[in-house]
Amino acid sequence: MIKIGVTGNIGSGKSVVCELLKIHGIPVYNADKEAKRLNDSSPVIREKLIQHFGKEIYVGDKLDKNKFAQLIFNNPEKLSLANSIIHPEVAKDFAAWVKSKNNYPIVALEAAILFEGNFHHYVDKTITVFAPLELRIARASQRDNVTIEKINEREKNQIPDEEKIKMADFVIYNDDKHALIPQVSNLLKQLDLNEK
Ligand SMILES: CC(C)(COP(=O)(O)OP(=O)(O)OC[C@H]1O[C@@H](n2cnc3c(N)ncnc32)[C@H](O)[C@@H]1O)[C@@H](O)C(=O)NCCC(=O)NCCS
Ligand SMILES: Nc1ncnc2c1ncn2[C@@H]1O[C@H](COP(=O)(O)OP(=O)(O)OP(=O)(O)O)[C@@H](O)[C@H]1O
Repeated sequence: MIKIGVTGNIGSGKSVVCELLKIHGIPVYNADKEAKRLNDSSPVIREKLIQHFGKEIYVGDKLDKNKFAQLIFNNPEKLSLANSIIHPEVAKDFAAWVKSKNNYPIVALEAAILFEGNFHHYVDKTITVFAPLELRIARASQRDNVTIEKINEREKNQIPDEEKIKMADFVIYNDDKHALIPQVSNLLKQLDLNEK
């Protein structure tokens, strides 16, 4: 089995590329989504987050995402504390998910913070989806209907694009100048050839 990590900064098009991978029959684990599920469902995460951030960040069983985001995205120490609590549980959950997909030749991990959270150690090949900052901001603000400030709050906690391009095994250009589908198909052909 080949495990591929798909990353890219906010609005780069990770989810669109991962939809194309799914069309090729590749199961995709979305770290953002699963982390939020675990924030609400994992007793380990809940206990540690309450211990360090106070019980008011949970409303009933649910983490108050907006309150928690405000606490961590503008405070590097709190962000790294939150990551140190959540990421190990996500890594365990991903490992269990991979085991459940052992009949697939390729699986994918979609994570905006693949490199920032050291999740690239859990995959064999990495893909950075690249789009210019202004295009990413336009896409994300249109999609999420949020202010540019809110997007920048997250952007500043993510490794710059040019770094992520250097760190990845493959780059997919989602800049409205390169068609996505041929890039994804060619990449999968290369993976297949590498595997032989
Ligand atoms: C703080 C939380 C609850 C905010 O949830 P919300 O739905 O409001 O997310 P929001 O749409 O505001 O932000 C999404 C953007 O922030 C990015 N982001 C999320 N966590 C982080 C992080 N730790 N560092 C940098 N960027 C992050 C996402 O990748 C995405 O690009 C959530 O992002 C979270 O739990 N983050 C910490 C856990 C984590 O690192 N998850 C990412 C993959 S494991
Ligand atoms: N090539 C494209 N053409 C048109 N719209 C696009 C393209 N790529 C992405 N988009 C749109 O831009 C927005 C951001 O794309 P996507 O959600 O895939 O980014 P992402 O990297 O997953 O972002 P995030 O890290 O915020 O989850 C989405 O609304 C998506 O439909």
